Amino acid sequence: MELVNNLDGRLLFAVPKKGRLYESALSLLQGSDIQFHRHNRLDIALCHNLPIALVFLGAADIPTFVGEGRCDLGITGQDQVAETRTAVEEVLTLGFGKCKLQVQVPARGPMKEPKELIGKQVVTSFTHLSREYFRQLEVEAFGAEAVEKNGMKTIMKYVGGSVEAACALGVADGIVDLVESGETMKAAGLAAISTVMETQAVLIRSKTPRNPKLAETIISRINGVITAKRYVLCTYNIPRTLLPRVHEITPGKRAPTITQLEEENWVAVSAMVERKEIADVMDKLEECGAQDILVVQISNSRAGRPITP
Ligand SMILES: Nc1ncnc2c1ncn2[C@@H]1O[C@H](COP(=O)(O)OP(=O)(O)OP(=O)(O)O)[C@@H](O)[C@H]1O
Ligand SMILES: O=P(O)(O)OC[C@H]1O[C@H](OP(=O)(O)OP(=O)(O)O)[C@H](O)[C@@H]1O
Ligand SMILES: [Mg+2]
Repeated sequence: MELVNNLDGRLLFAVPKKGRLYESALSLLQGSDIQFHRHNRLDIALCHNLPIALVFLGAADIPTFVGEGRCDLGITGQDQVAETRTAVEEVLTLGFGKCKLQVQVPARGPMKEPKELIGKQVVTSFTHLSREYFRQLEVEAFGAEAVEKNGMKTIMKYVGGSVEAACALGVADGIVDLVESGETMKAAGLAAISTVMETQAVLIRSKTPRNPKLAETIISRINGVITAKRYVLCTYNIPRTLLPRVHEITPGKRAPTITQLEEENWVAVSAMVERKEIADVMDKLEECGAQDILVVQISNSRAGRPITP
C-alpha cells in the first residue's frame, strides 16, 4: 500500500518478472544506472537514484500495460507486441530474446506444409498471430469471399505454456510456438514447417508517457548500453597510402578517426566494429598491411543528439 502511494510522478517502467528476457533486461537496467531494490515478492520496486518505479510483469502482459498508458516504458518481445495488437511505439530493438515463432507438426507425420493444417486443430499461446497466419493460407486456398462468408476452418486453441506437449497428448494436429535452439521442438518429436515471425526483445514506449523527458533519457541510456555491447573499438597503425583500402574494411559507425603518428607517412586509425565481425575484420586488416591491431571493449556509449542544421 505504501509503495503504491509513492508512485506519484514516477515514470513507470514495465520489466519481465521472470523467464527468458529477465536476466538480460536486468543487465540493461544495471548498465543504465537504474538502481533499485526489489523486496521479496513485491512486483513494484522504486529506484533510489531516479524518479522511476519498476513494475515486474509477465512479458505477455507488458504491451497491454504500456499500450493503455498504465506504464510508460516496457521491455518485452516483438512477438508479444504483435500478438497484443496494441498501440505502442517500438523504440529500440535490444539484441536478445531472439527466436522464431514457427508452425510445428509431428516430425514423423505426413505433413510438410502449413496449408495441410487447414481445417485441423492448432494449439498456441499466440492465437491472434496464428489466426491471422492461417486466415491468409485459407484465403489463398479458397478465396477471400469464401473465408469471409463461411468463417475460418482452422481451429485455434490457447494454452499458456508447454505448448509442445499438445501434439503428443493428442490435443493438437500442429502447434505454433517459439523456437530458438530447436531443442524443445526436437525433444517433443516435432519439426518446423514454416515461420510466422522472427522476434527479439524490444523497448516499447507509451504514446502518452508521464514524463517524456525522463523517458527520452532512459531510452538514450539503454541505447548506449546496447551499442556498447554490440560494438568494439578497433585501432591499428597503417601507412597513409593504404588508407583508402582499409577504409572499406573499417568504415566505423560514422567515420574512422585518423591520427597522424610521429613516424612520417604513418597514421593510427580507430573505428567501431560490430563485435560479431571483429575476427574477420582483423584478418582483412592484417592482409592489407595494418600493424599493431588492438581491440578495445566499450563499457558504455552515447550516440549524441541528432544535429539540427
Ligand atoms: N527460447 C527462447 N529463446 C529466446 N527468446 C525466447 C525464448 N522463449 C521465449 N522467448 C522470448 O521471451 C518472451 C517471453 O517468453 P518467456 O517464455 O520468458 O515468458 P513466459 O512464458 O511468461 O515465462 P516462463 O516460460 O518462465 O513461464 C517471448 O515472448 C519471446 O519474445
Ligand atoms: O528452441 P529452444 O531453445 O528449445 O526454446 C524454445 C522454448 O523456449 C520457450 O519455452 P520456455 O522454456 O519459456 O517454457 P514455456 O513453454 O513453459 O514458456 C518456448 O515456448 C519454447 O518452448
Ligand atoms: Mg515461456
